[in-house]
This record gives sequence, structure tokens and C-alpha cells, in this order.
Amino acid sequence: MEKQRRTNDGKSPDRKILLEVGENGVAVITINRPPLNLLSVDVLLSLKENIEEAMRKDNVKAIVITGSRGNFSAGFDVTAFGGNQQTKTQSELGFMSIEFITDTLEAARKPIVAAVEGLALGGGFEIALACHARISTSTSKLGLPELQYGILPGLGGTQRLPRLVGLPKSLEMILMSKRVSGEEACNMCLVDAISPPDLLLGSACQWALDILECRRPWLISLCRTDRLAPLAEARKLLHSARAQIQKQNPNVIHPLVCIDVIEHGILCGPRNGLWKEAEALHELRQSDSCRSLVHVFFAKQSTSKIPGITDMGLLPRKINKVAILCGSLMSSRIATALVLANHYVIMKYIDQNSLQNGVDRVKANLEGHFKEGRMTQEHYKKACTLLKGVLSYDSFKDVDLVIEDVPDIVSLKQQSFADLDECCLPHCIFASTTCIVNLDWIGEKMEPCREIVGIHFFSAPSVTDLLEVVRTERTSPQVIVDLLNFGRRIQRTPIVVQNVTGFAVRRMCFPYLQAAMLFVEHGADVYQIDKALTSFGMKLGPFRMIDQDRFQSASVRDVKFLETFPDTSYKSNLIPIMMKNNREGESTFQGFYTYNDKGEASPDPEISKYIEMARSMSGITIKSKLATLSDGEIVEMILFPALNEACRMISEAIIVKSSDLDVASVLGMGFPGYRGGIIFWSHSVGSTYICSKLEEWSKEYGEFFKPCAYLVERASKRSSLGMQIKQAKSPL
Ligand SMILES: C[C@H](O)CC(=O)SCCNC(=O)CCNC(=O)[C@H](O)C(C)(C)COP(=O)(O)OP(=O)(O)OC[C@H]1O[C@@H](n2cnc3c(N)ncnc32)[C@H](O)[C@@H]1OP(=O)(O)O
Repeated sequence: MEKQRRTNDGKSPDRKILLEVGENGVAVITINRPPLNLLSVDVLLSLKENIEEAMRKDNVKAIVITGSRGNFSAGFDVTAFGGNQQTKTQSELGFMSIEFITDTLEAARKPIVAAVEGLALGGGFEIALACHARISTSTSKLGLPELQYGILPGLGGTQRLPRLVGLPKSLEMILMSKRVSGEEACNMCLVDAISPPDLLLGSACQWALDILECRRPWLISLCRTDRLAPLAEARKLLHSARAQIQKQNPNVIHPLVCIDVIEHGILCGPRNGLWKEAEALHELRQSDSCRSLVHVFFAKQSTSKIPGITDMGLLPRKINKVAILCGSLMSSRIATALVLANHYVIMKYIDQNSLQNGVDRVKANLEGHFKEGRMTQEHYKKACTLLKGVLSYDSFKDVDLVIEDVPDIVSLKQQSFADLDECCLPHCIFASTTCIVNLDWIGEKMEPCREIVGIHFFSAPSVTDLLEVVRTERTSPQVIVDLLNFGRRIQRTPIVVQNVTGFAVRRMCFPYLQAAMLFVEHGADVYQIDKALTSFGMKLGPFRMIDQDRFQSASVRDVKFLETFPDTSYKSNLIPIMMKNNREGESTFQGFYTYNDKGEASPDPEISKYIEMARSMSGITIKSKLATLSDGEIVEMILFPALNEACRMISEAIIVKSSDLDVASVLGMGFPGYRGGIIFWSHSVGSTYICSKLEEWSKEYGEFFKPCAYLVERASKRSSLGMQIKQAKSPL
């Protein structure tokens, strides 16, 4: 086999792209930036050079493009997007898409086949789409996640994917950033054949030679029209996609721009579509949304980097078998997430009836996943076998992690942990889901050498991606490393927080909800507040958020907050009054809204009666100016108190880095990702302005609004609110 020694300009070998010509006359070109083979303009230029070199060589009959060390390519390095890039690279991407991907690669006079293993995402996938055929392993992951960064596929994906799989599937993959496996891709004719990993390269080479010998079709993706719907139907599909986007996310434009680009290609031809795509990418990559979403991507990645812990060289221990001490509906949700991630799960209950109900709930959840096409039948059957319901501790001997989810009664929890101490091996990690009982108390009856960690899942359906890992006085770095890894495996983004009331998310949510109640008692309108916040981009306004939670548990938490933070809390009587009147939120069909059996919320004029009662109990008089607030003013009045609390958490080192609060706010509070999270957003507002508004409101409405010392200090220096945090070390 002839290996590339020099590039065509005579310089030393370019290691980002490798070129080898086999005896069979197939040049194998390998994207070689392991582990992910990320792309950059330089990598693409080098790929172009290598393809041109292979085209010139007489001994090369066909070409296979692949990636090194088990991944094709995870796409562009996203640091190239979001406003920090140089002008040169901006225009180069459009050039790459047309001059290279289309006019060099796709138009090549020798067949080019992609051999796809592992990840083929974004620009990586787009290279494969432009090849004349694609051979993949069954477990590869293919997709176009660009919309997650406020941009659109920029190497021809908007034009080629619809031509290969049709509009409905391509819209689903592009607009929802949906990844498909190699097998699914084969079923939708997106890849031409599946091959085991060890035979992949050979199969791809043979396929390329078969194309040359006319035994296989030589397909140019961009020229295909057979999968495109007739024009009227296509327009209808695009119209309904636009309507759905506008309904779900009225503040962002990039999905709409993407749909326009797809439509342009259908109406004016794919080459025009490519030019439009290049122009759109150039615009979008400089947008605030892109900058914010790229920030969120890296903030999520960095939650698992804990100075002084994850840099100690500790390796995560394997967690195979997990036991849950079940006591709530949440237990079944946790068990579902665990079996989906292939963990053996023991669900322990105290009676047969609850056991049966709990196990049935998990099975129903799994069935739901299967019916919605989110798992294969094989995976569904396997997941069901991973689950076992028990009434005793007999099978706890080989458990690696116990998640205690029993009711929030200190003595009950202490006894549970004392029992576990007796029947679990020393390596077993003990975790509790409580956010009410102090984690430092619940292990008091255990051996002192045993560790305890908090593992806080979220019950609201809108908050399923986040996991708070709570560091107690009895949590070692090893356990943190184990749980960070475990969190990622069960598809959660873990953030490490200190053991304080509310941890990070609830502590920010509490003032968010309290501010809303304070202003309503002073005369603002419930539904206008919710509307203003959702128009800003919050998933739920504060009152819908309260309704979604169970009032019973929310009020227990409120009491705890008021006890812990008496000086910075606002005591509203609204929730207790509503509970007395059997309005306990969505689960009872009545809260601040009324709900039909589909869960649809409608405003209820009756609510003013309860607000009036709360107002008179607190002796508050209405401030008429609150009835005429603009949406912008409402957003500030509700979000600045949450920001104030976020600042307290930074100064108290409750989280590891301030960007963790961005992640917590986006994943845990429904803060819009395209604004980058609560701290990132505050940079655009300015600490001085935030501080002055809080000072103004504290004079008018009381101490609840008083800016914390950290915020005052940052404002006095006109500094941003984020900063490096030095965390107190656990004694272990
Ligand atoms: C013009 C084109 O159309 C535009 C594009 O191509 S946009 C880019 C499309 N690609 C993506 O969105 C991929 C994003 N990345 C991911 O989803 C995941 O990282 C992954 C599935 C590729 C790998 O996951 P996993 O194996 O768990 O590794 P993970 O820890 O996430 O990543 C490893 C490192 O690579 C970095 N990384 C991953 N993808 C990256 C990307 N696209 N850009 C920059 N850095 C990236 C991570 O930040 C991490 O860095 P660190 O070691 O300093 O923390």
C-alpha cells in the first residue's frame, strides 16, 4: 500500500488527513483528528487537497473517505461559531460548501464512498451526504445538530438530506437535531449498506469499485428529485413546520431561516439553495442566539470538570446494579431512566400493592418509549428484563448504588440508611433524592465511614435533563466522579452543588416565584406576568410553574425556605389560601389556572378572589402602576430577584462555576438557551442596572429585593456577574 509521504506542495506530511492507496486502486482518505475528528476550515482544505491529489493519481480508481479511531467526524469545532471567528473563515465556509463539497467532491470523476463508523454529525455527516454512496456500521450515529447552536447545516445538509430521505424525515432530523443510528439510516435509504466494523473499509472499497464498474449506481445526492414531494405538498409541509416553530419558539429565527433555505432549494434549484445556505450561515453564526447557544453547549460540557476533584486522576467506578428505595412516583421515573441506560434496577417497596403499581408504571413508561419509536422492540424487551421489584433487602449484596427515595421523614430516612449499612457491601454508594431533609442528618445511624451523597432528580415533566449531585460532609471526590459519570450515562447533565436548602435550581426558582406572588398581591395580573415571562422565552411563567408542581410539597419547601432565609424571603399567604380552597395545581385540575383532561390551561377569573384574601391578610394596598407594566418591566421584576439569589450562590460557592447556574437555569428553570442562561444573559443587561433596579424596588417593596453584597460589589466595579469560584473542600 502506498502511503502519503508529502503533500502536493512538497511540505511535510499533513496529519489531519491521511491518504493511502491500496493495491486495489482505492485511495482511502482518513480524517485524522481523533478522538472526534472535528472539522475546521484547515481540515477541509486539507481534505480537498487530498481528494484532488487522489484524482490526479493514475493508480487511483476510486476513493473512500473515513475517519480515524472509530469515528467518522463529529462535525465542525463549534468554537468557530458565535461571533469570535475571523472574517476570513466566515466566507471560506460558503466557498467550502460549493467549491469543495459540491464541485470537487460530489462532482469527482472517480467514485467516492463514505465509510461511516461512530459519529457522523454536522459537517462530518454533510461530507458523507455528498459522497456517491455511504456504507455504515449499524450503531453509527448520524445527524445534523446545527440548530442547537443557532445556525443551520452549512455544508449542503439543507439541500442534500431532503433529496435523500424526503422532506418529512429531513425536517424532523434537522429541526429537532434528531440523530439516527446506522441501521435506521439504512432503513430510510440514507446509507446504502450496513457492514460490521471490521469489514467496513473493505465493503466501502468494494462498493466504490462496483460503482466504477457500473455494478452499483453512481448517485449525485444534489441532483436527486425522486424523494422530493410534489411542490404543493412540499409547500404545505414547510408551512406547517413554520407554524409549529413559531408556536413553540417565537423568539428565534434560525429554524425559520433554515426552512426558507430548504424551500429556496426546492423552488429555485439546489445550487441556488446552497448559495442561500452559505449566506444564511454567514449571518446566523454572528447572531446573539448562536453566541448564547454555543456558550450553553460548553457550559454543559464543563459541569463535569471540578477543580480539585476531576483533575485528581480518579477513574469512575462501574455502576451496574442500582437499587431504589421507592416511595414516590419519582421512583418509577428514576427506574425508567436507569433501565433505559442498561442498568440492572431493583425497586424496593414496603408492600406488594405499591410494588406492583411501581413496576407497572416503569413498564408502561418503557412501552410508551417503544410505541413512540424511541426504542427498538429488542431494546424494550431487554429493558423489561433489567427490572426487578422486591420487598426485602435480600438482593442488595451486589448493588453498586442505592438511591433512597422514601418520604421526607428524618427518622424514616435514618432507619433506611442504617438498614442499608447492614446489607450492602462497603463499595456501595448511598444516595438520597431528598431536597427537604438535611443530607448531613440522614446518615447519623450509619457507620461513620459510610459516605452519603445527594442525587436530586426533577419531577416536573419539563425538567428531565438535569441532575443535581449534592456534596455533603460525607462525600468523597471518588463518589463525585462516579456520579458525574453515572449522570451522563443516564442522559442527564450533572451539576455538583453544595448541601444547602434548595440546592441550585430551587434556590433560584424560589425568588422567581415569590417575586411573582409579591407583585400580584400588589396589583399586577397573574396572567400578564406569565405571558410576559413566556414571551421572554421562559418555558413556563411562574404561576404555571407553581401549578405544575404539587402545592403540597411546594408549601413544605416554602416553609423550609422561609426558615432558612428569613431576611431574603417574601412570605405570601396566597398558596395556603388556595390549598384551603382545594386549588392545588394541575394535578387537581385547578390552581392559578383551570385544566381540562388534556392538561390544557385556561385563565380563571375566580383567582382574583384568593388574591384579594391574601392581600387583605397581609395588609397590602394596591399600587396602580403595577396594572400598567410593560412586559419588559415585568421580566426584570421577576427575574432580577432570581439573579440576586444566583449571585448569593456564587459568593457562597454553592456551585462550582458560575456557568453551572446558566446550565441550571436553562435545564432546571426553563430559562431560554438562546439567551445563554441567567448569568450569561445578565452580561447584556449590566450589573449596575440590575443592582440599581433591585435597590429601587427594595425601597418600595421591602428587603426581599435588596441586592446582595456580591452584586453590589460587582455593580460598583461595573463587572459582569460571573466569576471563578473557589469551593470549600469536603472534609473527606
Ligand atoms: C458547518 C457545519 O454544518 C456545522 C457543524 O458541523 S456544527 C457541529 C456539529 N457537531 C456537534 O454538534 C457535536 C457536538 N458534540 C457532541 O454532541 C458530543 O460531544 C459528542 C457526541 C460528539 C461526543 O460525546 P462524548 O464522547 O461524550 O465526548 P464529550 O465529552 O462530549 O466531548 C469530548 C470533548 O470534545 C469537545 N467537543 C465535542 N464536540 C465538539 C464540537 N463540535 N466542537 C468543539 N468541541 C467539541 C467537548 O467539549 C469535549 O471537550 P473537553 O474534553 O475539553 O471537555
